[in-house]
Amino acid sequence: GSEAVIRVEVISKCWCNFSDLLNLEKKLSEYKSDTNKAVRLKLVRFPEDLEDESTTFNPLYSHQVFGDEESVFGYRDLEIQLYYSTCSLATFFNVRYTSKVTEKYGNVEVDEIENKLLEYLPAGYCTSLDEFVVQLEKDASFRPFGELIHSYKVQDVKEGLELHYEIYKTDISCPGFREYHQRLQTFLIWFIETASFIDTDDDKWHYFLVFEKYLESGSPRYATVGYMTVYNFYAYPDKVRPRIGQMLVLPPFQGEGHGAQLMETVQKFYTAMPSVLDVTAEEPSEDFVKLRDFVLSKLCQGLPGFEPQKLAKGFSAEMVEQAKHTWKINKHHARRVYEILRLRSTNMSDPKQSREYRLEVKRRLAIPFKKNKKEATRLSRVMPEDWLTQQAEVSVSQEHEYLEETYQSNVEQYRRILERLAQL
Ligand SMILES: CC(=O)SCCNC(=O)CCNC(=O)[C@H](O)C(C)(C)COP(=O)(O)OP(=O)(O)OC[C@H]1O[C@@H](n2cnc3c(N)ncnc32)[C@H](O)[C@@H]1OP(=O)(O)O
Repeated sequence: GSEAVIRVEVISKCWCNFSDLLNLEKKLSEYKSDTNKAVRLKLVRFPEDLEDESTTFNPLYSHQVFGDEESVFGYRDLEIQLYYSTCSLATFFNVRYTSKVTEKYGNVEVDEIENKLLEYLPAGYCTSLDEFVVQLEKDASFRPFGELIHSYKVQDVKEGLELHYEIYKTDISCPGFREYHQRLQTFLIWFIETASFIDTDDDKWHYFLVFEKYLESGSPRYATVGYMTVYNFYAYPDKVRPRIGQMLVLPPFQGEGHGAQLMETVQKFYTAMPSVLDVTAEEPSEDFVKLRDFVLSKLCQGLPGFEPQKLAKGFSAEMVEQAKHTWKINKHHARRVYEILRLRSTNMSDPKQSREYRLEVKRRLAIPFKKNKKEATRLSRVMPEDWLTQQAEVSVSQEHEYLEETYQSNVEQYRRILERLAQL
């Protein structure tokens, strides 16, 4: 009898603790915010944009600032407002919430948002909207930095407008640019997974800036669209090898062709410099590679070495030479261009042509395996015989699977590039 009573008491106590825990967890979760949603960015042209939800955009990543979970604890209905004036990028920073945790829950601490953001935000941001609106008016006198190297127009079919864009090349010594760049680079942390800030004291960095030029009460304004940084590496004996460090088109302008314009302009800029060997990139992302494939294929498709009859005969020294000398494109990138352009001139419904194309791409994909095989043969001299047989069996099936999958995904990417080329 008494044992049963004790058991009921224990169970009900546990149940109470369990439901308390559930309640606590629910309460805590209300105070947990996904920082990719809580951070709210804006490029402000007019004071009305401040109230207009449709001009808000959110980060893709926030792990650099808020940790791998991309969340903060301690606030209900959290909004981290980071607004920039569209031209000079004068910044407004404000944290809003309906309530904040005041009690302590074990060792869970309230995240101090301003502290976390402080190392990324340059000094001089506003914390009052009135002050920000005053700063916004100063955009009227903002002018781009450096020299104009390219301009282009884009038709806005929806609005029935023709929009004008300009690309400038500058360096850190240009008055006012250092401070502007400090504001601009804050966007990197939200849109490039592994972004880091560059050392602007190093004068080997070049900066390329894209602006939309528009008229406001009859005078020109320059809205910031995107940018690229390029580091000029020394190459023996008297050459340079520019390497693209960072590229960003601000989200409201993405998918409108600015990335392609910027990349082509930069490639042409360095092509005109006799000391340049080739242009490369640091840790290119998937979207970056897609863009580069398109731009380089566009540039090379007019070269005689890439004519369809020559493409059918295989990757040649002539292609490497022409890509390098005409457009400062290295061998690795020229090879991708060759595969893309050869796909265009291959009849993939013809079994013989399609087989040749597949084998050609797979031969390139198999190069790392050949290197591994050489290494395994070397090891076999010291390892037991069955080890080698086992390795070979596993690696042959893995190799085939890998080659087929990679081949298919390459062809898919190449088709997308060809669709874009067809739209030119
Ligand atoms: C080395 C490094 O820096 S790696 C890091 C690269 N940077 C990033 O990843 C940061 C985040 N992303 C970005 O900044 C941009 O998306 C970039 C730089 C990758 C590309 O810039 P964008 O201006 O968007 O490029 P662009 O507009 O030329 O092309 C993007 C897509 O828009 C499409 N597009 C371009 N113009 C139009 C148009 N008028 N109508 C419809 N679609 C269009 C293109 O076809 C392309 O689509 P696809 O990839 O499916 O073929």
